Amino acid sequence: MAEKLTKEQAQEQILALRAQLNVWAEQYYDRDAPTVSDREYDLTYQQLVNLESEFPELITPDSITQRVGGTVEDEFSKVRHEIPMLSMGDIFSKEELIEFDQRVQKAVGKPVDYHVELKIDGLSLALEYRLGKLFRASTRGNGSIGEDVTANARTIADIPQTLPEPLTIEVRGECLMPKAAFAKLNEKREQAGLQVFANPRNAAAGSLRQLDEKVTRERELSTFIYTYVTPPVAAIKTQQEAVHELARLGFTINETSIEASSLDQIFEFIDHYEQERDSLPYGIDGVVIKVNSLQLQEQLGNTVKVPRWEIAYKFAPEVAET
Ligand SMILES: NC(=O)c1cc2c(N)ncc(C(N)=O)c2s1
Repeated sequence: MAEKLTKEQAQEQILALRAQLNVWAEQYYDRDAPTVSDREYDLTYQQLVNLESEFPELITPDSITQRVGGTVEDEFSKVRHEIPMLSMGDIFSKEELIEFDQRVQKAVGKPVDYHVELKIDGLSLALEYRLGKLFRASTRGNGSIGEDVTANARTIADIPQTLPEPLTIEVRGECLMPKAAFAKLNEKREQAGLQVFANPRNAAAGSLRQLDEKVTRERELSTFIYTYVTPPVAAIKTQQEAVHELARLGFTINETSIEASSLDQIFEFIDHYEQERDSLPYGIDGVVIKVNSLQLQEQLGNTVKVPRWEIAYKFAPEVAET
């Protein structure tokens, strides 16, 4: 029969177990980089629970055993995207953009106008509203099945919890961490001896995909919403009108977008933002060129993997600051 621990010995073991479990939980949630098996985590967690139940006067609110839900859930519930969240074809040169435009013109039989938008360096987010209330938020996942991040999305300041009208709609966009929030977060993590995030996109992913939404709340995430998915609204004929409607409903849209009736206008936009990239308060990794007419988007449809009516012009990767 093991000797009964003194209170001081129990306190020491409890603090060590809590510290270890917090490190493991942070690796699991913040960086999707667990360094122990779930079983080893669970056994250690149970050790702490047993010690705290033997010495209840040593239980403190900050103990991981006191966290809502207590144990470390191992995954989010899943969401099926009725309309798949497709990725996009990538191009890397103006010649390829000319070819894209030629394919589009050939398919629709006439020149088309485009809507040109910055490609935000974040992670895709779908928001579903029922009778004007935020019902569910989900990540892209594999395009058909995403993760339910509703509790986390409710902590993001620029996501409307209630719409100005009782609409049942789905909208999509990007969840991002602005550069200033990213710098502040990494400084805090460095001071706490935690591993820092490699870039704002990883930080946004690690922050949105938190099982403890109280952590998400601290991370200063924001969004740019750019797609009005369902239901089709008769009065909305173009991507430009869709984006204006999204703004009217209270969503954050990216104000830099333009309508372009010539490739030169698109080239000018690309050149401008490739130069201005570093001065933007958020990360971008390219420009998205979309056929502006929603009817033509429908007519062009999708290939097996990507839409035929939009393309991502990718900038050269940023040179990491040494
Ligand atoms: N279809 C996708 O995967 C997209 C991804 C993105 C992105 N990361 N940022 C901006 C847009 C946009 N403005 O449409 C899109 S569209």
